[in-house]
Amino acid sequence: MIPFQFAYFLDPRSTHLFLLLRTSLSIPFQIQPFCHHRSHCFLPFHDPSSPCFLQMAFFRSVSSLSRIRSRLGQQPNLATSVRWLQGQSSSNTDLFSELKELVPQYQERVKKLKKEHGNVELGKITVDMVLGGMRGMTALLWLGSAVDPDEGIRFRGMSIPECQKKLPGAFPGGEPLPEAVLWLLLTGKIPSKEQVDSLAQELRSRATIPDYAYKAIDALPVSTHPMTQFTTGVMALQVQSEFQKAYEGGIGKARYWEPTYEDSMNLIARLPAIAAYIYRRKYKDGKIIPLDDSLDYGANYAHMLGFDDPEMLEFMRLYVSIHSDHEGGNVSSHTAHLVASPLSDPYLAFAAALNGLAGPLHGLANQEVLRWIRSIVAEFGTPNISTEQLSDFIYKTLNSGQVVPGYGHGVLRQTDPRYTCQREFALKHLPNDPLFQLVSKIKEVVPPILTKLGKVKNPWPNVDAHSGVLLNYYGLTEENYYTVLFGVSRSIGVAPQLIWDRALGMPLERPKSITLEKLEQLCGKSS
Ligand SMILES: CC(=O)SCCNC(=O)CCNC(=O)[C@H](O)C(C)(C)COP(=O)(O)OP(=O)(O)OC[C@H]1O[C@@H](n2cnc3c(N)ncnc32)[C@H](O)[C@@H]1OP(=O)(O)O
Ligand SMILES: O=C([O-])CC(=O)C(=O)O
Repeated sequence: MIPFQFAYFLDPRSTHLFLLLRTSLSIPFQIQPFCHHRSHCFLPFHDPSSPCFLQMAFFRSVSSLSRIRSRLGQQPNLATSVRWLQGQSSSNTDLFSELKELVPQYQERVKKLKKEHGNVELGKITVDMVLGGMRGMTALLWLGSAVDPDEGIRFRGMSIPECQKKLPGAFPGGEPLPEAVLWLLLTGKIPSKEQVDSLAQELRSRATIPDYAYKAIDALPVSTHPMTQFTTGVMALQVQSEFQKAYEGGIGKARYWEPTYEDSMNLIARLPAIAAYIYRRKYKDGKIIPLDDSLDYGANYAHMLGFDDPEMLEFMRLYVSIHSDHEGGNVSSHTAHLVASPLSDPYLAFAAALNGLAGPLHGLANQEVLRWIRSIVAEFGTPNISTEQLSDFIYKTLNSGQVVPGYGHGVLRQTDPRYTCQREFALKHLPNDPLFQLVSKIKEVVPPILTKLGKVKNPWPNVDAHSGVLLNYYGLTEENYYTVLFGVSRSIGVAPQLIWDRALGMPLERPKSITLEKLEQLCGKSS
């Protein structure tokens, strides 16, 4: 299909629909005659160059006037219509086809940047950065998302509330579907419900687990931490890597991204079943609950774990969506990108990412939060405690040399919007839950105490401060499992970047290090 963008103009008085087309971003939209009815189309619409083909594509992408109206309000005007449809610029319901059209455009942009602006400076590197975990050092290209210190995450420029408003949910007004987030992160475009449904179907069709992956997990003692079991399962899935096969078969560089896409989609599709098996094996009867063909990705994961309460299904959609991506520098995402850079396939890269996520200062913090909250309840015999009691407990934690889990961040300097949207979910569905109320109280008491320490750069809660009480409320009480949920979600952010890494020909990552002697010598010279 030739690349093109459409927009439409719905005349509110006559209710006539005009189709506008353009084949390049640099030319204005052209008004085309639009066939309202398929029977009015006399031109062959199988010919990609015929206007009728484009009209039919348009017809498929915006399935009904009522849908357009419900998206844009009763009286949409040209500007809002064009803006909306710019994000809807293709009728591809197949993600691979969509990506194939985008790859040359992105390759061109990167080539141009390198050629014309390769020497532009992005900042300076200080001793603090080298000794301080590279905070604030811009050194990675990451397409899917960016974290603003005050506003938090934006997925392809969209904040969480914007995603909640604009991305398709399982029902009108529902939380964004993880499939929609995946489509957005990979393509930069807001998918239609049809595109999301098609992707959900694609993921379900890829979700077959080879028996040896279960056996590899079974080889570990049941007592093994769920994250170790999870990494083992992912490594077992690697046996089927399409990238590895293609590389051994001599595939050329220009096509690396294609088997990377296959591996990434297979990986994303298969993770929930592997993850659910670990849960059922460790905490339940060990019986596998099969995938339900009528459910979307997030809901299916909950279902395979053994939870079918519609509210829990909806929470899982939100959970997976908001945990998917957090720009490129966080430990798990950066690890995946680094490990993939010598052309290790997505399974190898993602298993490494999970090992980083399993650290208590990163993803494991959600486990630590619920454990810490439970220890508060155990200490006082009730979650209903006074501010003074809570304050004493926080000081006890700090004085024993531990961090307050769920608070602080490497980039954020305000409350994490992922915390806020989980709080809003809880306020709607479980306002009277005693642990939720304790979490709310902790948010009042912890920040002033951390601020008083004088060294904590961000005293506010992060995503992990909230997720546990919601999961616990819906019956997923085994906190040691929580990071597995995070891991499944993170695949949706990491995998798109791995595909783009290969499509854009990103090189092997190899920064320069410095010895202590050399650092001292350089500092001596500059002072
Ligand atoms: C999904 C995620 O990964 S979100 C983060 C999840 N992790 C947690 O919630 C664990 C608790 N938080 C922390 O340990 C930290 O805030 C981190 C790891 C998230 C960020 O670390 P940094 O960027 O180094 O934070 P920062 O620059 O503010 O640290 C300065 C000092 O404050 C301390 N500090 C930071 N946060 C906390 C906290 N929540 N409780 C106690 N002390 C803290 C640090 O340990 C450090 O102390 P030190 O100088 O004695 O070593
Ligand atoms: O951004 C970070 O460093 C950690 C984090 O919140 C995430 O990975 O979700």
